[in-house]
Amino acid sequence: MSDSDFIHATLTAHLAVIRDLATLTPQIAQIADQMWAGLTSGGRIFWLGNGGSAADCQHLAAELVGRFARERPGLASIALTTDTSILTSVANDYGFNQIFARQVAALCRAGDVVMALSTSGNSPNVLRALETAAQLGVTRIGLSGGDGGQMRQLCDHCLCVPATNTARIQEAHIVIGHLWCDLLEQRAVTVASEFPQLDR
Ligand SMILES: O=C(CO)[C@@H](O)[C@H](O)[C@H](O)[C@H](O)COP(=O)(O)O
Ligand SMILES: [Zn+2]
Repeated sequence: MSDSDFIHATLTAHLAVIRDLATLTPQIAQIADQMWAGLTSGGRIFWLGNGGSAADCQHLAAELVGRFARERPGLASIALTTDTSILTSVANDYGFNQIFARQVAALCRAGDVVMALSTSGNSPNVLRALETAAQLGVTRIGLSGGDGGQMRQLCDHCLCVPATNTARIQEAHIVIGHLWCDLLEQRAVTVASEFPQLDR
């Protein structure tokens, strides 16, 4: 296959996955409602995932704490993928599978929301974090692909992009993540004055 053919085939596959996200519209909206409910009751939104998904986690937490496109109060959100001292010490002392679970145990409380990003749904460190979150009564949202892997049964709500290629799934994840940021921001702009807990 020539480079041009490869590029065309990849872009065609990407567009097909993004087009099919329309089938997930009710679920995307429902999860935005769950995130908003957590924020307006004083909870925080935590993000975790590996590799490209780790980058998505810090990207999306930054959109919520800072801004997406419009002025509004900062929204409480923390990426559990960014503190190299925590990540290396926990991995070194307890094992890599504990890097998120240990942070969830230390930081998350009932009323918080954990957003777990895993294209396979089978990364052990993500699964351990969801198990810990369940013990704490934390709302667990999964963002995955295919059938959601083992993560599906550990989440309150697992959104599965209808694709199997890791890169295509990740590309859809950031579209969905931006939709959540936009939807939360619209709520925050409109009704923030009713929720002083948004403006700590
Ligand atoms: O970004 C990519 C591939 O596009 C990779 O870094 C990818 O995120 C890593 O292989 C991850 O370890 C995959 O983990 P997961 O999505 O299956 O949980
Ligand atoms: Zn990647």
